[in-house]
Amino acid sequence: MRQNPSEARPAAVRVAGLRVVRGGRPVIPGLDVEVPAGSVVGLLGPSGSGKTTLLRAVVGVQAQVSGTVEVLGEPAGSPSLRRRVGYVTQDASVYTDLTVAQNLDYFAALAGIPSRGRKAAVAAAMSDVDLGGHEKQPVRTLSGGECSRVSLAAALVADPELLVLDEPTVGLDPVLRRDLWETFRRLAASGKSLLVSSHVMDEATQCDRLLLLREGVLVADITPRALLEETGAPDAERAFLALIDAANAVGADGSSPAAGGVPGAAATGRAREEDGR
Ligand SMILES: Nc1ncnc2c1ncn2[C@@H]1O[C@H](COP(=O)(O)OP(=O)(O)OP(=O)(O)O)[C@@H](O)[C@H]1O
Repeated sequence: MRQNPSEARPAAVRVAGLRVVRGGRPVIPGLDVEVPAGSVVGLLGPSGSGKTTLLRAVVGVQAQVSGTVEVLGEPAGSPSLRRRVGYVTQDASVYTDLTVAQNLDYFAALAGIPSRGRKAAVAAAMSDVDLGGHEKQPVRTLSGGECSRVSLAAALVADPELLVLDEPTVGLDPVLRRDLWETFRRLAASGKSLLVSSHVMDEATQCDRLLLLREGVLVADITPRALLEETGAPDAERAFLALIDAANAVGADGSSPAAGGVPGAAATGRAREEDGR
């Protein structure tokens, strides 16, 4: 089992009693979870289980949120977290008419990096994602995989302590996925914390911990090894399906999935209203 390199450090993310309403219904009915610092935590779950919603709550852009979401010791969305948290959404978040370097310079400026430090920040982010040689290439001429890596570099350019990545490997071929996961592992080894959502179960084995969500409820918070041991499944995909089936059986039994035993602290009642989505 891969060791968590930062067991003594405070959690990078601490979620307690999180409730999120979207479209008039609670899509996360009450969640308690932590992301240990310096580790890669995988967020897994069926489509619509609330992964993106949880990530949005962590970066502070989700409306109709109650409970506590603490990021690097601050309330999620605090202005002081702007440079400390990098977020990559499912959609490409860079400008296709600008070159790679122009995009990264722009995001560095947005993050408040002074012009004299930007060149080095851009070079470091490009090197982090192995995009060297593409500086002057307009993003519209890049391959899909390269484009994904520019989005990741844009999130890395301010050297954030926490990276929140929403399905960063979707649509990538196996070689690019492997390379990207090597990058994630390298970033964690350098002390960064990563919260990464994914549909691809073989990626689960690359994580230090796994959070499995179903209908906004935490089904498991477990290491990849314990997932296999506890389910007796031969691989992560079948282990995951076994847990989801077990959770479905509990739901069919009449008990609400919202009541599924989520360990942790109670809600503090701190509420936020944001963009109404
Ligand atoms: N803007 C919105 N308005 C109303 N309901 C929404 C909105 N966005 C998402 N939802 C609902 O919230 C629930 C959780 O969605 P979310 O996008 O967090 O799931 P997900 O696990 O990330 O799904 P996927 O893996 O398909 O991206 C879903 O039932 C979805 O229909």
